[in-house]
Amino acid sequence: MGKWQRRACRPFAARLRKHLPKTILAWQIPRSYKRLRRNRCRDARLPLAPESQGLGTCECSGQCEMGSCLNAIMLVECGSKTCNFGGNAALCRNRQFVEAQAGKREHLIEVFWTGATKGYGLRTLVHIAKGQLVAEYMGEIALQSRISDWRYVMSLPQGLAIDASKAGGPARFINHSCEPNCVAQRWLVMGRWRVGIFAAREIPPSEEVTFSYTNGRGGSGQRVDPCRCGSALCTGRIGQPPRKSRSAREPGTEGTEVKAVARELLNDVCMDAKADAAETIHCDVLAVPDEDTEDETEMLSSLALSAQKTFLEQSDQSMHGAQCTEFCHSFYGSPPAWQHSPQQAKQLLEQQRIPGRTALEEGARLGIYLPSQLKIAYSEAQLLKQ
Ligand SMILES: C[S@@+](CC[C@H](N)C(=O)[O-])C[C@H]1O[C@@H](n2cnc3c(N)ncnc32)[C@H](O)[C@@H]1O
Repeated sequence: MGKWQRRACRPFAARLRKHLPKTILAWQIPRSYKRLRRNRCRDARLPLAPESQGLGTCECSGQCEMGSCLNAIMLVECGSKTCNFGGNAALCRNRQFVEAQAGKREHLIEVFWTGATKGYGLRTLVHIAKGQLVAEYMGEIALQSRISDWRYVMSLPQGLAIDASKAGGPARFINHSCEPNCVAQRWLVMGRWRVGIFAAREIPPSEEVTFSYTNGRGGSGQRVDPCRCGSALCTGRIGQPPRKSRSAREPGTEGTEVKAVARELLNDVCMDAKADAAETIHCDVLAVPDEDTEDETEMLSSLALSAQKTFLEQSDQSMHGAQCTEFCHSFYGSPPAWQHSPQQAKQLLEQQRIPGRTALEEGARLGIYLPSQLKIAYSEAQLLKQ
């Protein structure tokens, strides 16, 4: 066979590839996937979440608002039996998943080509308010043990996951950022877990929608890709918890810096613990080896939790209701040994709207994260530095 005949036999794509630069090109990423309107079962049925047992109705008056509805605060979407208004669309705003499913949120976002390094992404088309559901993370309900490619996967409890690699919604295109504008949260909708990508701050039109893959992704065999998010806080690897650089340290600023680091860590671990306990997505952050901060993270994690426990113990211990116990249980991840009044639980819940740094800072300002514990965290961090 002559040279020209051999060339003609070589597949066209192989010949073309030889002349292309070694970056991701639009056609190399399968943009095609089966568009779903709701999660569908592959290996398993999404079970009724145990947390849905015994949920009462919210106590909203006037109308259900996302910031004050007890259900919304506990990441539960109002349904006909759990809403004071029977889930009436005119009076209840806590119906974002149902609305999204009905296609009422599709005008908010679009898939776009970000560039050769990250491939496709998702961006806003309109202004999005903080706390708004940007898109639901939909896909096939699969057993985590059967997942080989974790790129398009969101973990769920009970060894399950939402796999959007072959079928899902536009949220599958959301890229990772070490300084994200959204947060992934696991909600209870009609007794089943669903994952939503919520705005963690106001997002102007045309901004890329991102969340941190440390929040919700899982899988021990997960590949660690280099991160190209471009943020100043970038860790360099996708799915690593963001941390502050400690290199450029000016003399005389150590105290402030250690304090900042302690606060940062405390906030991070609180956020993780809370993200976990407040029934958002299972978060693998503490399981990820994080070089020198690993010990500090563990230590501060227990400090943060004990700070909250002390706070609750010292507070009003009069009576408690099912909702309060439910809250403590979901918040701390184990049956609470301390109790407080439903009013206080409600107050606390109101202050914990979106698990995230802003909410935590607000919590710190309001005294939920005791300043004394922050001081301890600070001195412990200082000791670690010596
Ligand atoms: C869920 S997909 C996101 C959509 C993907 N960009 C696409 O075009 O299909 C996750 C993959 O996107 C890429 N990616 C996401 N965030 C990235 C980032 N910050 N830097 C580099 N690549 C990123 C990685 O290849 C990652 O495995």
